Amino acid sequence: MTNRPIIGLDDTFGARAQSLRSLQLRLLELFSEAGYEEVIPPLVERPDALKSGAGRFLADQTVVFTDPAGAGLLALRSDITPQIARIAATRLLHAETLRLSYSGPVMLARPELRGGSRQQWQTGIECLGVTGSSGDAEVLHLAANSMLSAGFKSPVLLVGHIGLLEALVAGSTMSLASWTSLLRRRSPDDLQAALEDQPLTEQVRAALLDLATGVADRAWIDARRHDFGAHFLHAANELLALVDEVGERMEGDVQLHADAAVMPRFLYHSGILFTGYADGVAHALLHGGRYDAMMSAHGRDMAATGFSCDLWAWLDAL
Ligand SMILES: N[C@@H](Cc1c[nH]c[nH+]1)C(=O)O
Repeated sequence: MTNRPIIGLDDTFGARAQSLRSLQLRLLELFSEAGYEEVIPPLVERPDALKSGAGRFLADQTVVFTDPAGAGLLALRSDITPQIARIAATRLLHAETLRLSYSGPVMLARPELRGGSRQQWQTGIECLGVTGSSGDAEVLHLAANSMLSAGFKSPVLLVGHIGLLEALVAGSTMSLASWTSLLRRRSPDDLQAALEDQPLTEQVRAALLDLATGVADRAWIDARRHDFGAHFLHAANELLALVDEVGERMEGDVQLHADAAVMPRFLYHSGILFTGYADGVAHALLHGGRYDAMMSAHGRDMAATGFSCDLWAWLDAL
């Protein structure tokens, strides 16, 4: 018998276990005060049930195994949002709007950060059936309040829109998934290399290079609104209007910025997307965005937006 730990998996006890529970309780209370009801989905899902929704985007990060009880292939969840989408689309049909929260372990097939953990304690909210910008605004406020209530200083929310990148790379021969993983690396050299054999205009190349460099703020977006077609214009307008609306009402020491270089963690986002940072923490503390298209893929046309964070990463950063 070997007692060696499995790479990226660890036990937790003592003060750290207690800290996780109290942080979890604090966030679930915050969500409940905002009208969000807790949902506890199972640890495993059918991969084929997820495929119609997010499965194809989560495939690299999901551990799949054969059920000894004979239910076929099962997938260990790597993200709770697609489970909430499934539940909202197939079980909670009575309500037109749903405000749902969750907090539980997920397992990634590979660590996201070099040398990092493969287990996350994913905690978050999903706001379903609230159309227009008010769902996004509500979720952004709750994301900021979550960081403040956990004790992070000077939270910053960077808000992007997947439509901007979709419009820029529409003429390319590379998939959107390849573009997002390339741009997440923030390496202008890697981007230059990838651009070599792409049939893209000089203007698009320059814009992509700005995204790889991380220079794509509000002024950048505003100056290019009309340069890349109707899809880009629509995404830019939606993004800037939301940032103006929410920014004006943000309370406390929270900053909100438009940033076209924000990339999704998983590719199911179909509109606004955002990441949250705080003073003194180098990596993103939360991710979120709109995923109406995943709801349609699950068979229910419904506006959907939310955010999630990893409580283990939060404890490490606090
Ligand atoms: N679950 C997503 C974030 C999210 C929640 N709701 C919508 N998006 C992630 O972890 O990247």
